[in-house]
Amino acid sequence: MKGQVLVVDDEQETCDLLEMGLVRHGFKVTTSTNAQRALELVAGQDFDVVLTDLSMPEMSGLDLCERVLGTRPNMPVVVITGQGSLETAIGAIRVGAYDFITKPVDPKLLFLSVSRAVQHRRLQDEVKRLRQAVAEGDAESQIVGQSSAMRRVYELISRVGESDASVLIHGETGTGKELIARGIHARSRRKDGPFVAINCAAVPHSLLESELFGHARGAFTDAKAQRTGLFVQASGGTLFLDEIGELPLDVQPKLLRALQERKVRPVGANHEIPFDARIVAATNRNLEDEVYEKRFREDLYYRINVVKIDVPPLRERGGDVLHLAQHFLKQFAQRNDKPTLELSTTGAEKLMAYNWPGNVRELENCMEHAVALARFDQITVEDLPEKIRAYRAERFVVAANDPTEIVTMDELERRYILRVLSLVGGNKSRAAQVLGFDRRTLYRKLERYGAAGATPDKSEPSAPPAAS
Ligand SMILES: Nc1ncnc2c1ncn2[C@@H]1O[C@H](COP(=O)(O)OP(=O)(O)OP(=O)(O)O)[C@@H](O)[C@H]1O
Repeated sequence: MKGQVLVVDDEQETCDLLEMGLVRHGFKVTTSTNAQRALELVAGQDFDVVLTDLSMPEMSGLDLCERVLGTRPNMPVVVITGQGSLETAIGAIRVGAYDFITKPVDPKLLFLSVSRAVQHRRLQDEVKRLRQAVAEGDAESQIVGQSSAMRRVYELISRVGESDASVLIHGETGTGKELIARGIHARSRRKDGPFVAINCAAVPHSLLESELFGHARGAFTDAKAQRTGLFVQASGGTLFLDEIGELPLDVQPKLLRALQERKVRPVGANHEIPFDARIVAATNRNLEDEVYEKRFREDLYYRINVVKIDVPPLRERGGDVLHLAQHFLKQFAQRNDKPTLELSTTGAEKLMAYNWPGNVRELENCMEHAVALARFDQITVEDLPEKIRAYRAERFVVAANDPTEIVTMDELERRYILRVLSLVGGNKSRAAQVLGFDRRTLYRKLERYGAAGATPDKSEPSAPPAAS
């Protein structure tokens, strides 16, 4: 089939004639003698071309063309005009018609014009598809991993990419939060704008405000010239606030104000500057706990946490460990202009057994270390750091009282939670942190296991209220 054409003419006879001519050339044709009905058809179906007569009683072909393009900007419209009426032909092109043909309609010209329009449409679609594929490739090709835990993250990246909503990325250190923030930027309409990152924990407290908001000349002793803050620098793009949980309490209201007003006041200035940056923040802390402990403002928390992405720790990503290991081996080989080394089976087993407290960053360092030490064309156990070679999975410790005992996963979890709780002296916040749960999840689990009061912790108030 050559393409789907919608023919619009108030005379049924003309519709039939045009349909016959087009069907003979392999097009699929729908006809309408009513322009309003034609618009409804266009709204519900993706035609390759609309072919319309110019003069119709209830709506002119030009009006129809304009309205079709209003809803379907990529749909080519070919207008059939009266003979010799150059002005109307120009008018048709002006309102965005793809082509015009004059009456009486020459079947050959009709076929040529409609074929070109269909081809144009298909090319447009192909370009769009390729652009999208390139954008997706760029954003995700660097993020390695196919585990279901990571696939959920990719889905969120692509869903939030399209909006301007603030995103909070939560995950342990080294899980790839910055990479994900870059992925969100690359998938957004702001991708051609700047990606500006600041690590809130790394900038000295005294300089943080001036970094974020800028300062006026002479605002403080060293301020010899005025400085544009990162909010304004990130305009048109994305501002990545890494380790937002470390933001000092006195800077938090200023940040909140900036986010609410979409304006910043540089330090020492008496004017405000608008900015247009999308905010993506990251933290390895449990901000709900921080809010509960009054170390993080609740209003700021809700402002930055419109969408939350929880990045799974590496130990929960199964075979991704090996995909990532291969990825880093390839990367280091390329960097050092060497052939890529393979992982030996025993080496791979050791990597899979380790619990990766430093997550992907730790694995990256480990592979760099291994490449530097490798003597053969394989990475063997001997090339891995001592802590990985010596690691014994702790999960056996829980049921170790009786090595022959087999317990359910629920029971194993119950024992493990209680064990962690006792190791941290009954402090539920700390236990939740170690276990990688939020406090409410821990309370829920303890209740489920009938162990809510097992290790009473009088110093702690009850669980924090649900966050939206
Ligand atoms: N899924 C992944 N695929 C490929 N490389 C990754 C992946 N995740 C992380 N990395 C790499 O691991 C390193 C650490 O990642 P990144 O800095 O994004 O982590 P982070 O969570 O922001 O760390 P921190 O909490 O310490 O700020 C980087 O070199 C990054 O390129």
